[in-house]
Amino acid sequence: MSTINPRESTSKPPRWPVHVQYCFEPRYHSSVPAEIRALVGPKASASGTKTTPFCRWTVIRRVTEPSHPACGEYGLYAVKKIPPRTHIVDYIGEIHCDERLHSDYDLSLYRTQHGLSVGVDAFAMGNEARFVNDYRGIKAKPNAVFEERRTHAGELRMSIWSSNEAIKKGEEILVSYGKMWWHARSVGKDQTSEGSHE
Ligand SMILES: C[S@@+](CC[C@H](N)C(=O)[O-])C[C@H]1O[C@@H](n2cnc3c(N)ncnc32)[C@H](O)[C@@H]1O
Repeated sequence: MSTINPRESTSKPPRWPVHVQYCFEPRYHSSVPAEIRALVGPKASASGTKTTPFCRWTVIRRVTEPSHPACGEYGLYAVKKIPPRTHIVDYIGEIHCDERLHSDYDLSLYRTQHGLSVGVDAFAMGNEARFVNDYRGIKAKPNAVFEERRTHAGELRMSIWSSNEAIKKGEEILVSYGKMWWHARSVGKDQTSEGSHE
């Protein structure tokens, strides 16, 4: 069972939703086999080392522009200028190996040679990164990218980095979720509408 960081119960960024648990560190779901945890998790020898702080680059804001495809939802914005190629925030959530077909906050972290997928699902628990929107319908291209990294403790993380250009103060941070992410949703919608005619 994962231990609770004492900061997690009280410290949350402004506008954090009440139904979502704020986490500084990933949690490991019971569906993650020990051998996978050994590959992606922190090394036991590194326990007790420092935890990830709040993201100093971003603020969560409600999207209010009517032309924005996620108007009424939230997005992640730069609180100050972010230089090119800067680590902004890690995508924190629940590390899992089971199916999360209905989560819009599930990101792929790792795939084994045998085809087992490891995901990070921030639907019920996560950090600021769960609010990053996709660039489609908003800007011509993303200004940030997902890239993996290892922490000082050796834990595999999917992180958000600024791309080759600086992100201006107040600008929305936008990534690409990838064509597969959108394809999976359009297929899901088609099946739902087909089902509704039955
Ligand atoms: C990971 S969440 C991003 C945060 C979300 N906007 C929120 O307030 O919780 C993914 C969801 O954001 C919305 N979204 C993100 N990018 C979008 C885009 N380019 N067009 C339409 N909806 C988008 C969709 O509702 C999607 O299911």
